[in-house]
Amino acid sequence: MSQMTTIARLATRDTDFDTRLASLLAWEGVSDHEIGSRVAEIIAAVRQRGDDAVIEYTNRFDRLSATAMSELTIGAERLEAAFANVPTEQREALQHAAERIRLYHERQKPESWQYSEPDGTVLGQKVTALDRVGIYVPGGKAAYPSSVLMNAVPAHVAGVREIVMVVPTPDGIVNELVLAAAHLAGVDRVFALGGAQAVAALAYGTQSVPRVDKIVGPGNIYVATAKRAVFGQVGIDMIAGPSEILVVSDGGTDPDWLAMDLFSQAEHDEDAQAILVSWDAEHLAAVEASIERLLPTLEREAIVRESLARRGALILCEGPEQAVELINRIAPEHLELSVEAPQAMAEGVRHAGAIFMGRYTAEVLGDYCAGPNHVLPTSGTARFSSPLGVYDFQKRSSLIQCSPEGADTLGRTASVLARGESLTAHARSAENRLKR
Ligand SMILES: NC(=O)c1ccc[n+]([C@@H]2O[C@H](COP(=O)([O-])OP(=O)(O)OC[C@H]3O[C@@H](n4cnc5c(N)ncnc54)[C@H](O)[C@@H]3O)[C@@H](O)[C@H]2O)c1
Ligand SMILES: N[C@H](CO)Cc1c[nH]c[nH+]1
Ligand SMILES: [Zn+2]
Repeated sequence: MSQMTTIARLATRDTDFDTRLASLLAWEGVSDHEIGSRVAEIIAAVRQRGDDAVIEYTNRFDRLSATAMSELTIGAERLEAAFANVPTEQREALQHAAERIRLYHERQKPESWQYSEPDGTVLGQKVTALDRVGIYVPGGKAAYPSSVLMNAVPAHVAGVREIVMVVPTPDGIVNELVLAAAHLAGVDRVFALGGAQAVAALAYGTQSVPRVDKIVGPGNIYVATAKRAVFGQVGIDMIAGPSEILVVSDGGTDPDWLAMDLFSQAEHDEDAQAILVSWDAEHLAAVEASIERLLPTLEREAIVRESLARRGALILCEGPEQAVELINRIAPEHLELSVEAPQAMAEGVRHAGAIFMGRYTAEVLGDYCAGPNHVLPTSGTARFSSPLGVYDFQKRSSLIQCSPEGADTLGRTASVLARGESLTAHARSAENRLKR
């Protein structure tokens, strides 16, 4: 009797390959109309009724019974106590990861710059950190202390003045490691809120939650939809939705390792995506056998099974060149190049959030402690988005200071262009400063 397929098998030479791949990739986390209108309703209620609406939705979606925002506010002493009380091994792991993330992001810091022209005019660019940012730390199906570090450490490196964190506590369960990470990373304020109501509170402010300038961080479909909806009122980093991994293997990596690499992202969410591409048919069969054998050993077997069945695939391609074409078409969040010469293959990669090179570079090392950020563009948005970084917490202002000579040279050009636009006040403003 045939069971539901564990994971789809595709081959690029199949006539229906393009259609099947397109439907596997088709998940669009922020386009579902029903979710869109539910999120719009939540945002409107939070704008109108502030804390009361936030409390109501939090009680409903996170199964709490809070009566005041004070019950959903986590103070600095509580964070400090969590940090002091977590087991030493966990505290040291957090510290090790935080230090590596800090060192990596220090290298991203852009500097202000300026230059002088021969007539004395000075032009430049001034980099300024944002005043207040909101970081969304997901917490529905898993707790993410690592995401606290990945959001807050670069914000600190950028020089943000105030970091406000929101994290849901479903059923009232508070994750101590999340609080400890918030203390370590220097988060200023923490609210036990999640979903669209948390995003709306950060975007518009309520009696208790301060309005922020930008909201960053990953989350589920409600969070991603809400972030897109509030963009414009506040800045957002990107749409970082359910996790994805694309592994390319030349057949030389242990199939058990690859099966677990696929599971590692599939276990995040039923909507997560795990795909393996290889030009070695026997190897693909061996990985499939590993998947079947190892699945029952997983704690989160049910989530992984659903994710693999809905959105996973083992793809047989013609060779390395075609594998690179597939990578650029899929534009994955995480790309694992489990091949003998990963650097050469990486040269052809144009679209991927993060590239993990070689058989020993498991993607999960990037999730926790390699140093680069794990908040990455998903669902093909790596075509135009980058990993979360220091640059997301800063903005730039242009600097222009004209000498009298510069005002004369530039004023003549500006005057001609302004009159060409029939904007005569513009023209006269420039002409006032011309040398007579
Ligand atoms: N791209 C990245 O960098 C990255 C990093 C870590 C995690 N992730 C992803 O983030 C996601 C986290 O999702 P999660 O669900 O665990 O946590 P989450 O915090 O994103 O979502 C939980 C919240 O969703 C809201 N919600 C749940 N059901 C709802 C409903 N029916 N109506 C309205 N709101 C509802 C609730 O308010 C709840 O607090 C996963 O998909 C994971 O793969 C991505
Ligand atoms: N893989 C996630 C980003 O897609 C990040 C993460 C955190 N913890 C485990 N994994
Ligand atoms: Zn992960």
